[in-house]
Amino acid sequence: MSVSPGYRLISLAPDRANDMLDVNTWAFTGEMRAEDLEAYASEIPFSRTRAMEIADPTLGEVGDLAGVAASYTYRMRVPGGALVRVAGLTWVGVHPGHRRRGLLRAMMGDHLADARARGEVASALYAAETEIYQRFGYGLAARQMDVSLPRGADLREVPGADALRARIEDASLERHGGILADLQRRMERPGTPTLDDGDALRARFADPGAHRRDSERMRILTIEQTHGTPVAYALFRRAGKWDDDGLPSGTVHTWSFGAVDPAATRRLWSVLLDLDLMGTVKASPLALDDPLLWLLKDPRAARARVRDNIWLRIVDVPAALTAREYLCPVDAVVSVPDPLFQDNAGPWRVTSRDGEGHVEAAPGVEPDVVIGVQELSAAYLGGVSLASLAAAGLVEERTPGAVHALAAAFESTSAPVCNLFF
Ligand SMILES: CC(=O)SCCNC(=O)CCNC(=O)[C@H](O)C(C)(C)COP(=O)(O)OP(=O)(O)OC[C@H]1O[C@@H](n2cnc3c(N)ncnc32)[C@H](O)[C@@H]1OP(=O)(O)O
Repeated sequence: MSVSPGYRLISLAPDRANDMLDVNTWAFTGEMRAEDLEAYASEIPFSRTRAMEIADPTLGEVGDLAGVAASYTYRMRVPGGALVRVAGLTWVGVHPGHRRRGLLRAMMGDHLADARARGEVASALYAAETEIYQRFGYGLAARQMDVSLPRGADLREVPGADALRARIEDASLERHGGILADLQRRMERPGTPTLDDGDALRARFADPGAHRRDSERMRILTIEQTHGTPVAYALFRRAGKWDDDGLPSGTVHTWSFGAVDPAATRRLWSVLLDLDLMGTVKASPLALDDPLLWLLKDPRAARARVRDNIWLRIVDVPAALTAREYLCPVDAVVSVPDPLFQDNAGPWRVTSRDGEGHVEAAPGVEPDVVIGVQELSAAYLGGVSLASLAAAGLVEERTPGAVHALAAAFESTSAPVCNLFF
């Protein structure tokens, strides 16, 4: 990996939080209010934060930061239930005065090599602009639905739901950190990240005023069984509003929620859909097959918008393919061209008889299918069919029928979604 001349890549220490936030304010535009600095700084994972420092006085003040990037460490659920280690890339920003000189490219090379060295099988991110990261091998692995529902939308009954207790409180790391970590660990949908890491968990509860806009501070709804075991949560805010006729028409926003069983799901939404003075509930991010869609008596009441959720980049192909399950028996030789990590290319023989994946190097064997690392990453969580990528000309079938067989094996019984934005 080469660093653009005149810059040096450094690890960033916590005492430079304000410098980092300054670069991000330049990159993302807007003003960072003095009273928000502490909250933003609490979100930065300093043990994994890198920056591009100016080293040449003709480019600016030597020692000033020109670009930054950081990552959290997660374990992410994959089809079949295994948890794989994933780096969650975030905070990427280059000062507009230093853009298009290769700073991002250098930081991406560093990030992906670092993730691999740490034993993470993939890097995941939310893209500010979707074209940026595909050149580095990221594929769109999950899409999400954001729905807008009228207050009081009727839900079908689920036995046991009404007996569950609901608590509504200010969200706090001390009081709710353990509950979130526990629930994220128990949720089974592919794409769900755990919050075992302290940095990633702390970032959930940072609540800078700028995030609120016209809404209240961050609240949390937790659903628990009568003996106190948590079974669901939603982080949310309400924005109060009165319309011209004096009628209350506030909005509830939820941006992170999860439940471990059907009764918990039903109870969670029955509370969120019935908050006083609200007219609308904006729920995000739903998986494309989220159970809320089936609970609604009037599914048309949900006005939905679909957009990209997480982008994934596998950095260790054999480890990734071994970790997930295969829905039907498969025996195929796959080659995975990867411009950054040549040893990902294989060819790999992927076999599974009982759901469990076996992957072994097959040097010299003609591949049945050629799948670039971007497409393999897109298909990995089971949210994108390899057959649909082949139909778009993005997967090359060398043995007739091989794509169909692989695509069937790569399916997932539930659509992936990452329920935590980072
Ligand atoms: C995971 C996250 O944190 S998402 C947040 C990303 N940050 C932002 O969007 C903030 C605003 N933008 C920026 O800070 C910068 O413009 C960045 C980080 C997007 C790009 O940084 P730069 O240092 O200018 O990128 P760099 O010069 O390394 O470009 C690398 C390649 O990406 C391309 N590229 C960079 N930005 C974009 C973009 N916004 N859209 C499309 N392509 C882009 C470049 O053209 C270049 O292409 P090539 O080398 O294949 O010809």
